Amino acid sequence: MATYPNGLRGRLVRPHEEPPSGRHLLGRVAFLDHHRPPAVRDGVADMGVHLARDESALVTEVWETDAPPTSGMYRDLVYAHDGEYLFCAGQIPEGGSYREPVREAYDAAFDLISELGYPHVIRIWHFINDINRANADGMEIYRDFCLGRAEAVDRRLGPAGEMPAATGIGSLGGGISWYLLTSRSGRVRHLENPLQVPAPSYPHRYGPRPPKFARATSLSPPGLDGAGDIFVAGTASILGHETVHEGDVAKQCDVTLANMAKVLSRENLLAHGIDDGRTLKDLRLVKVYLRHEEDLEAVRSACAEAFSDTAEIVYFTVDICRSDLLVEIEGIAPRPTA
Ligand SMILES: O=C(O)C1=C[C@@H](O)[C@H](O)C=C1
Ligand SMILES: CC(=O)C(=O)O
Repeated sequence: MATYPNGLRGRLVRPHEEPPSGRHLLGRVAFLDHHRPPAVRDGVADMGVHLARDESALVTEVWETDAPPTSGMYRDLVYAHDGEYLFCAGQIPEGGSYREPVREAYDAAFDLISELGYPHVIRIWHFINDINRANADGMEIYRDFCLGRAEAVDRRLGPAGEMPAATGIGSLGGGISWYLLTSRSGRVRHLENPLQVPAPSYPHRYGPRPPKFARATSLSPPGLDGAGDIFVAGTASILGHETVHEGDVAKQCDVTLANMAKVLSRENLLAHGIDDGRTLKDLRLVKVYLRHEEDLEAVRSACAEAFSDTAEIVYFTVDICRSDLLVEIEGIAPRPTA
């Protein structure tokens, strides 16, 4: 049984399921067969991401907290905050080049975070339509996105500025949809994986500016020394900085799962000064992204064996940030009860 000492909890709600009750809805992200612009809907900060190819993939991710939130619009962003946590979501329209609009979107998010006073960024998700296609200048859209993000992070946090666990994955439309969670007073620690080169240190062969994200981020409420929830970034079959097992989805799953297990391991948490350890069986709110629908059975079978049978797992068939990657997985490991 997991606990949520932080008071922040994410849940996946299927169509026709009872929405969560008894707690406050900080933010809502619906994974749909179309995109829905960020707005306050029924009093909830809300956005729809075009990620579902059919009804079976329709699901809504809700973020619940213990305190009633205040929601609103800030420039083009929708947000809600409850005194300890901030949810913020935005959408960058389809365009010929994303470098500048991504920089502006990150600037707006950093301004909002600063104005409301929630400085500790916990986790960011980006869903990028046509992620592997070339933009109007012939640059792969994912690299174009990374360029704008790196410039914004450099300017706001400095070249060594630490960014949290993230996901940067394809979508089925709607330009770039993104959302993030930040904390006012929680302790946030960004973790790396010894089996992988930190993404910000990737060589230039992957693009003019590297991705800016950590392999995982631990969030502890004030006063808790150990790790609270551990947010694991989108993880794939990359060792060092190279993709391994091109063309072999089963082996890419194995390496992906081994990377996730390593970043959660006691050995790795201790190396980051955290006296704790988690396993794949602790993960919940697992999102699995696969490039080809025909790989679903193989990926499902690997995930069924790796994760707990109580883990909520959703599968999306979308492009992945490197064209030689066939699968990517993310999840959250809540602090286990004693
Ligand atoms: O660019 C990112 O933020 C990112 C890309 C993928 O490596 C994976 O989704 C994790 C993060
Ligand atoms: C998943 C991925 O692309 C990365 O770790 O860089």
